[in-house]
Amino acid sequence: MAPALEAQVQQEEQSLPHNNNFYNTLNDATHRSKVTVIGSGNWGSVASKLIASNTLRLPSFHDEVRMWVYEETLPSGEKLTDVINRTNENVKYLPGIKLGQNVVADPDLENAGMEVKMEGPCMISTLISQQLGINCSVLMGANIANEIAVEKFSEATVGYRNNKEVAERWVQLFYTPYFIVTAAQDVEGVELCGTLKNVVAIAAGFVDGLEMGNNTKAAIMRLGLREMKAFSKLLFPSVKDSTFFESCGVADLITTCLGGRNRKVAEAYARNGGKRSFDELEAEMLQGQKLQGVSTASEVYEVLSHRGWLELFPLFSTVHEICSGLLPPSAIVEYSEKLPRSF
Ligand SMILES: NC(=O)C1=CN([C@@H]2O[C@H](COP(=O)(O)OP(=O)(O)OC[C@H]3O[C@@H](n4cnc5c(N)ncnc54)[C@H](O)[C@@H]3O)[C@@H](O)[C@H]2O)C=CC1
Ligand SMILES: O=C(CO)COP(=O)(O)O
Repeated sequence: MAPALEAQVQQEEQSLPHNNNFYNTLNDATHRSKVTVIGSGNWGSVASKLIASNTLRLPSFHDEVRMWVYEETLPSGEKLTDVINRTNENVKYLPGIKLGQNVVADPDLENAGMEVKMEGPCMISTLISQQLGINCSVLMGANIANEIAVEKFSEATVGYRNNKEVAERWVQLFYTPYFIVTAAQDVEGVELCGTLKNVVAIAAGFVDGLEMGNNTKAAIMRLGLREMKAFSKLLFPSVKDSTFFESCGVADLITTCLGGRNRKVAEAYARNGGKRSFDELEAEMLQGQKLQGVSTASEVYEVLSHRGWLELFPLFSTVHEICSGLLPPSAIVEYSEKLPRSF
């Protein structure tokens, strides 16, 4: 399943030489965690900013935060990495925001592969744990990156598997007075909330494009939340109901359906009657930023088809059928007759 979140953060323990000048001021510690942020788009850049403000003050972390950049050449002919390191700004994906002098952009990290299995989503946290042999938590929440970048108040959820201490370290790393992070012991539930809400946001965008109004949009959000919960619990019975009431659940769903990029591009798709493709609209409207909802809807559809669950999830399946041109955008409000009575 495509990543929806993306606290793409990797942590590695490092033994430091006691005589290393750089760390002399932190001379009582022999082990400090070094933080690398994998990804430097809109959210990856904000995550780096948040973390970098905390590593400077927390003695158990190295000051420096490395941020992996998928390298590209800007219209000026300069490499994005060079510009970030010179200006301390991600001029393409988060212009106007200083990341912190201790953020170092680096293009040389090994790429990771992602996989979808038809019988069920292969969770990114599981892949990372398996491939790197590390304990992986996830961070999701009502987090439009540009709003956090300018330090407007928001909340987020760290989903962790079984080690509360690990979760507390993630909370420490991200927590600021304007970014309140709480931990939930439900890694799959938190991750699936962050992923699936993108599909619902596409549906919300269709509703906006069709000018159906707020009641319809609220209905789509409620029905979407219901499918998010049912899908997550069918795949992972351990998923907790309470997770859907955390920031990663209903709050992320609301903000993404109101102010996210998936909503925005889906609105344009519906306004154009489905005549311009999502790829074309994404390129035109997002200037290099990427949508998750369309590909996630396709991956969810594969799982639903394979498991024989299409009829149980009319919203998810209708979103994919609209995105792939099988149905017109207006089908989003015509599917309700297909709704199952209960989950
Ligand atoms: N932007 C936001 O407000 C939020 C985003 N997220 C999630 O964060 C994740 C990353 O999104 P953003 O940071 O917004 O990215 P973005 O959409 O701003 O930028 C796309 C990123 O993908 C990179 N990229 C493009 N092609 C690539 C390739 N072939 N291989 C590797 N990298 C490539 C680009 O260099 C850029 O860093 C997504 O899953 C998104 O749903 C989560 C919360 C908030
Ligand atoms: O995930 C998000 C907010 O939490 C951002 O959503 P968009 O990718 O639709 O902008």
